[in-house]
Amino acid sequence: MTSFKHENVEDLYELLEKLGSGHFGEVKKCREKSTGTYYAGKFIKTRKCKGSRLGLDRDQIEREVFILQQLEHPNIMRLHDVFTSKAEMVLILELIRGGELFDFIAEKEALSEEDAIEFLEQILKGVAYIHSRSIAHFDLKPENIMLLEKDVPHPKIKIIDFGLAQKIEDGAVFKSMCGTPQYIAPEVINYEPLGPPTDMWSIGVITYILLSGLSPFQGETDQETLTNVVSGNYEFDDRIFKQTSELAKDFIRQLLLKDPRDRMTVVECLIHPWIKPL
Ligand SMILES: Cc1ccc2c(c1)c1c3c(c(C)cc1n2CCCN)C(=O)NC3=O
Repeated sequence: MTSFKHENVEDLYELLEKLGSGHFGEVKKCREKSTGTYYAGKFIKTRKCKGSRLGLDRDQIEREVFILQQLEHPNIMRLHDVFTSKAEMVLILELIRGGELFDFIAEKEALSEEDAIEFLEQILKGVAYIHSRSIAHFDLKPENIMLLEKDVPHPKIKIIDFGLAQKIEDGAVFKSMCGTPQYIAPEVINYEPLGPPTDMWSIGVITYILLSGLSPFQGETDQETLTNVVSGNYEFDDRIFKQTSELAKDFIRQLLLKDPRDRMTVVECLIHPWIKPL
């Protein structure tokens, strides 16, 4: 169990180049002085007072830490250490050197269905693991699907950023208006109860993009995108999907369903004939 260290992170880790940034703050490569091992440090500014718009609520970050402490799976990034101070918290995370899945795909001509299935099966195994522990990610999108290494024959997928993840308590209703318009499910926009099916919608969107390079609900503006999502308005443009198998389209159709109860579960996805041919 990771305890929250109160030392200065720079006493134990050498801080190196910035790897990225987000709504939370910055991610920097860092090196553990005692072992020489490299990690990713997620530096999160914490709110000075409850009403402040700057920084994140400390309890929101502690929730992410508590969730990460429960997770140990080859397709989920690992938490190594946590530091807390007055103004920020630092999560020391497994370093994932291969960058984002979608940058990897952008470098290639096109992704075959076979390659897409190889990536998707790993994403599904990671999501099956968290759903089996009653945890939903709630922010599955291409930026949060990374490759451990990229210049290898079979790159390994790592799901990152559990900043919006929630433990789904029996009977408790979780609603939130978070996420990125292109990937969020109708129930998020309609402020209806969220759960594992919300992640399954996002997987449907990710699959559509893996096979076409296009985002199914993308509009000219965020508002148009949200309208497209709520209406479930998407299509398989023949110019793009002409070569795509019917099984692949069926897989996507069974996820991009407005009613969360109608969508395939992650276990059903793993045995869908497109993923697991008989
Ligand atoms: C090489 C590289 C480049 C950018 C990185 C990361 C690694 C990275 C990492 C993580 C997170 C939460 C964000 C990260 N980012 C920010 C962008 C993530 N979409 C992480 O947990 N491990 C990483 O290596």
